[in-house]
Amino acid sequence: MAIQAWFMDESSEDQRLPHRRNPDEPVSIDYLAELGVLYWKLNPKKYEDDEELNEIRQARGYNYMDLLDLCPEKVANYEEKLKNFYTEHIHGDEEIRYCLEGSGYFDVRDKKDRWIRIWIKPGDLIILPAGIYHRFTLDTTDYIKLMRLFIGEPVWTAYNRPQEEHPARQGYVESINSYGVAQPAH
Ligand SMILES: CSCCC(=O)C(=O)O
Ligand SMILES: [Fe+2]
Repeated sequence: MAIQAWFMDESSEDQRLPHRRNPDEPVSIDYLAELGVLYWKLNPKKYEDDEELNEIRQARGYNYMDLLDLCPEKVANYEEKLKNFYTEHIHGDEEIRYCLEGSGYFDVRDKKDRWIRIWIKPGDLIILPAGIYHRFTLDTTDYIKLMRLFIGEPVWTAYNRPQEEHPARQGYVESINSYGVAQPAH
């Protein structure tokens, strides 16, 4: 099963609900790629010794790795963290997350500032580019275990919107606007 993503509805109901539009408006992996969002499907049972994962880490320089078990017992300031995750923000670097157990939603803004909801399940590895506006929420199953990857010493600092002057934001906007120009359609 490929990754599932869709344009969100406008309702302000519970953030853990799917928020699909009616009728559903799915978003393809190619559309996500145009926003700089990359995706791999791996075998989550093999994460401790996975050649494919090692190749991605090697190729992209992800020498840092840790695991985040998102449940109240294991995370300090759990409620506050969840609230911050769901506040629209950017980072100065890529955000790389690999889902090992459970599930959740990464929401990203498209070029027209619409929310796209990406449903992350075990085996899904996604990379959000530096400077993309995004947020995260658990879904109704209320649990996720994630691997976090990074190049060098991790910096998790979130810069809440608006951040139009932030260099990462400016670099990102430039990169998505030049995409169609640099790579002719085929
Ligand atoms: C739970 S990981 C995803 C949340 C997020 O956007 C972040 O950590 O910056
Ligand atoms: Fe983030």
